[in-house]
Amino acid sequence: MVELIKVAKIYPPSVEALSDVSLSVKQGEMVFLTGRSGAGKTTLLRLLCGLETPTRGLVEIGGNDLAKLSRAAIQRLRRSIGMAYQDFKLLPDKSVAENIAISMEVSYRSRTFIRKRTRYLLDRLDLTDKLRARVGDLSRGEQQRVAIARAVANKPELILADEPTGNLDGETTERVMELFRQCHRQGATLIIATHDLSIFQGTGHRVVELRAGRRVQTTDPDRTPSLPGEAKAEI
Ligand SMILES: Nc1ncnc2c1ncn2[C@@H]1O[C@H](COP(=O)(O)OP(=O)(O)OP(=O)(O)O)[C@@H](O)[C@H]1O
Repeated sequence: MVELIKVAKIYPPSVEALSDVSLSVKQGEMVFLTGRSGAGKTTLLRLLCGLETPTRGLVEIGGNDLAKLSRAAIQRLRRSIGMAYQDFKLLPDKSVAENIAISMEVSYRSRTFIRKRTRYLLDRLDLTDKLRARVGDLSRGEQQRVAIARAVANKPELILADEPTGNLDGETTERVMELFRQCHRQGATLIIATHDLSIFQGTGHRVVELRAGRRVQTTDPDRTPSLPGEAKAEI
């Protein structure tokens, strides 16, 4: 489903956000991408959905080399990818329902499907009473859940989530993870960038760690990777 081969990304003038990163993710796999702040997680996700182009190397999604696709083909491909951005990228003046409907409307889903799916997702994410609320009036944690609902609404084959639980308490984090697990059971491929060890420890899923733009290890999922906060405080 996803193939990166020796990918580098240099932002001008000379920030090497990713260096020689190779990664292969099979269809139906759920992978956690971890690493300290600035390690390159967001950059990697942005490369996968065609929002950035690599400086070197190959990025393939579903067998398509993104560098060879036209702009229109990239747009079409993006419809099969659900992306939950770290900064949400919601439309603040639109309602929760309107924001979630967007990904389904571009795929010409029926009104009935859109209404049912929106209500279902809001129920799963404990946001039922916010259906008609203006997104700009919601808390950060509520906006984060709307962004997640929008990302999964159209049942995409590939779900990319950037720090999806960064603003959430434990119980709400568990709701979000249960929704992701459901998408996974239904066949979606998921890549979740996170600092939150608790959402992948003991899950049995693969954990890929980036450090300063380089892939440093693929852990046994039950081993704790060396992560932010790993340095022991000196007393
Ligand atoms: N548009 C940009 N222009 C210049 N430098 C950038 C740009 N985007 C990211 N960077 C730099 O690239 C590096 C990797 O950033 P990235 O956002 O991918 O890291 P991250 O692992 O997602 O971090 P965080 O956990 O803090 O979100 C950082 O040094 C960052 O400052």
